Amino acid sequence: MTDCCSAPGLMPLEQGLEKLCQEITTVTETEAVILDNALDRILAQSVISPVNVPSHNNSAMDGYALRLGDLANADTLPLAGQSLAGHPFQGEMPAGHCVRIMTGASVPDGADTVIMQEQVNVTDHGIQFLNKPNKTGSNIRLAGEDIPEGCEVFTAGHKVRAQDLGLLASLGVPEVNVYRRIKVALFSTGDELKLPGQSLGPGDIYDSNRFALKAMLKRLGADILDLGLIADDPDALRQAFSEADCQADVVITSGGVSVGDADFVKDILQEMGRMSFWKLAIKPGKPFAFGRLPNSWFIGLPGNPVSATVTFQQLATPALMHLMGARQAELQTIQAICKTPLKKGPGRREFQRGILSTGDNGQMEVVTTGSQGSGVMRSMGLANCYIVLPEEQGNVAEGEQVTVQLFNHLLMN
Ligand SMILES: Nc1nc2c(c(=O)[nH]1)N[C@H]1C(S)=C(S)[C@@H](COP(=O)(O)OP(=O)(O)OC[C@H]3O[C@@H](n4cnc5c(N)ncnc54)[C@H](O)[C@@H]3O)O[C@H]1N2
Ligand code: MOO
Repeated sequence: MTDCCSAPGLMPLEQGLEKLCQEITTVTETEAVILDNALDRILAQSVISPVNVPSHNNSAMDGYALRLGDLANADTLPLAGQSLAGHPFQGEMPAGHCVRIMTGASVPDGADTVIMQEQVNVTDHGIQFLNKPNKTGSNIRLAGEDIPEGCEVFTAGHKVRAQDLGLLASLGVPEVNVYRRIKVALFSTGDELKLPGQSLGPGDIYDSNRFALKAMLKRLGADILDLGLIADDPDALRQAFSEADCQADVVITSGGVSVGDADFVKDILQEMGRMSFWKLAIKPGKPFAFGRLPNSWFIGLPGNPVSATVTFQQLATPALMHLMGARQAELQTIQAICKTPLKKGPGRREFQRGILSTGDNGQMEVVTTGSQGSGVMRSMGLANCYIVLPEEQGNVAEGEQVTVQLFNHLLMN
């Protein structure tokens, strides 16, 4: 089955994204959190290094610290002592001497070079240096050469990752200022929906959208208010809208945004608030709706499971990131050779599900997952990427180059 498509009256995806980010304003409340609680939070302030990293000139090798000039007239220098990590050599290194030094230990005052121990002989008279480096500074890591004190390490809007926690700790920073978490209320609409585990009556199906959506919201770092399944009944929907609106920053629904007789979501949005836009030139996901309720933003995702997932990733995710204060990550795409022909009519931008791999010649190749109906959730299960086909594109022949968005850039890995 093919979905009908018509570009007239449909808003381009970029325009929809622009409107979302124009209308939604970033939360203002911030809080300080200790590093153990900072993973995946969004920095509300830039982080300036309070220290030099490394904090002191230190050795990159186990070996001997010396003044290189002392090797001009001698190849053996007596040992003046040692410098271990955490136990520096005290005082200035005497002229014409060397100091035993370990990786990470402070370079003694006076020393300008470290020679690794594999390049010396230990003799009764001192350390004999077999190779002379031709310039000073070898094997010395200078204070501040990685991060100088006062340098901006992260800017506001950065999402804290595991490696960032290591870096923050290396600066001695115990806590960071982050935006407060956002709260998203979620419900599925539809009389036909049942919970996994329940038995299906005639015409019933399982609610799959809420499970995929909750998982993606969790990955985004949102607090979730799950209001479950709501019937296609205006009063039940009104009640769910009110309950969600008074508790959350954003209300997300799936289903009931098209033109069917039981599609009440847009009517209730307009009754309680206002609709900003509806219907985009994308496939799947055309009937995506966005608006404002008295207290919260409203995002209405189409009911078809693939449409709900695609619109969550392409529209709701950037909108929620903007609300949380996160800097928009540049969407990374890859060019690949399409190894299977694809059906496509001009009009809407399509997000077809594909499987990307590296071909024998090292070139990226992509194949379709098969049937691209917006109810075919298996197409998402098999896929590791979207094949993104531009609005004006028609059918794609085998061997043509296409643009691919990898799922692991979309919080789906
Ligand atoms: N005359 C027209 N009909 C339709 C149009 C159109 O432009 N004119 N658009 C089609 C497109 S595109 C989509 S997408 C769907 C979206 O419709 P709704 O958002 O109103 O969604 P429903 O009608 O409620 O459901 C559609 C489909 O998805 C199943 N569904 C719904 N919720 C869930 C859920 N939580 N988990 C799993 N599956 C769900 C539902 O049973 C339906 O099969 O409208 C087209 N129609
Ligand atoms: O174009 Mo609708 O979103 O089937 O999928």
